[in-house]
Amino acid sequence: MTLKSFIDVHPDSHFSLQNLPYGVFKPGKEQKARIGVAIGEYVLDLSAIAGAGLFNEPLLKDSECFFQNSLNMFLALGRPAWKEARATIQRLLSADEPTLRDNASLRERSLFSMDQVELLLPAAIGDYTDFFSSMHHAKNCGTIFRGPENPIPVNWFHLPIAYHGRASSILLSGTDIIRPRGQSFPVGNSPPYFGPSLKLDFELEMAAIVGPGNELGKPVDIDKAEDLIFGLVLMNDWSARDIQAWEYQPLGPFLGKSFGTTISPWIVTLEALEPFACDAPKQEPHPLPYLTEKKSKNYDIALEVQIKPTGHKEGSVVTKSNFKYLYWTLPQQLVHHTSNGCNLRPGDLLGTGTISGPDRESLGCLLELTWNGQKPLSLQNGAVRKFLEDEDEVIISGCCQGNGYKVGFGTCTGRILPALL
Ligand SMILES: O=C(O)/C=C/C(=O)CC(=O)CC(=O)O
Ligand SMILES: [Ca+2]
Ligand SMILES: [Mg+2]
Repeated sequence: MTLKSFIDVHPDSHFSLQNLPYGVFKPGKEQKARIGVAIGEYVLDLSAIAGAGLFNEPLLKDSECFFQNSLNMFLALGRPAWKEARATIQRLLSADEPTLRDNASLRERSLFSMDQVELLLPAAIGDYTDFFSSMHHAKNCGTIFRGPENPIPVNWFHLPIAYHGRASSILLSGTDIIRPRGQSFPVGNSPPYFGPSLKLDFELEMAAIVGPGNELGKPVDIDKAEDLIFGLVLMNDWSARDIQAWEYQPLGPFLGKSFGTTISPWIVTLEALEPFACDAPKQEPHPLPYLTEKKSKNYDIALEVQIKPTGHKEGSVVTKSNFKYLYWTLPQQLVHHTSNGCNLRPGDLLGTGTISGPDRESLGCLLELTWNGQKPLSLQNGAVRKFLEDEDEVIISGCCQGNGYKVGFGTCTGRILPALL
């Protein structure tokens, strides 16, 4: 039987009673930020629910975690507290539970129309790391940047490669991106070019939000890694391919990536994603013991990217991919990150890397879709793109299809503004 809420939730809504993703919002400009859960077209204010004494189970009864302006304190509590919160919220919102349903004053204080609130970043993100976990993306980028002989480096199959990203420029969905300026390849005997990037790209990614974290010097065991992950968001790792290709040899991504990374506002929990778990791709060669999982698991999350040029009423779909294509799993990424003793903290963001699938239609960035600009892409209304142009909006969406309901992420959007003069 489908779980039903007393709040009307359209079957196409990403925010069903089965989902209940967490975010941070302000009901009005002058009001304090608070923690909420999305349900249909509403946001349930958890500070109002906690203030009414309705988190009355042992782990959350006396907690201040829902009176904060970020999710970090709740993230630090770990999975037993997350499960307790989910059970309470799901019960309070269900059709046959009168506590909230029949209390008009509490409904008034705790339920806000989503289109009236201001959404904020859900967590204070101290550190951000971006992995490189799609084999298809690794192969395509390797071929484009380094040639077709050995496109995937030998270490790639033994460890989840990553680079340390820049937490200061993580942006909430809807924030404009200023086209970066930078250096790129010299032409002939001329000095390197410095100016607006001519190869601005999106990268279709998802990212894990870290829960309790680990102590410095204490690597995480592979069997315990899942318990350190709270949930997932959509992510766009904006990338300037010309700046990147010139600067990153031999040390890896720097200014070609650090001008902005956009995430979606709602964190979908691993509990909500569990019904959509599926087998991860077979790993050959077998990973080393510290990376060997009892069962390697991915999630069936359909992902889509649209580009919407200025003046177009609708976006054009440029790719359809799926989280399930990732080679390295979330627990493997987290375990490898801590394997040298590095500590993760609540709210840290671990990007999966660009999620490209096996087909032409499932490539996760324009670098691959247009083969570095050599094969321009046709959009609706006659528009053509090699890379992103000023005023283009990029819209990423992601969703799991249940039986009569959806567990979705909403969208992760950003529009390109012209470079500064
Ligand atoms: O060097 C390459 O082949 C490409 C590297 C990246 O663009 C880094 C990156 O952001 C990884 C990813 O998104 O999968
Ligand atoms: Ca990336
Ligand atoms: Mg970026």
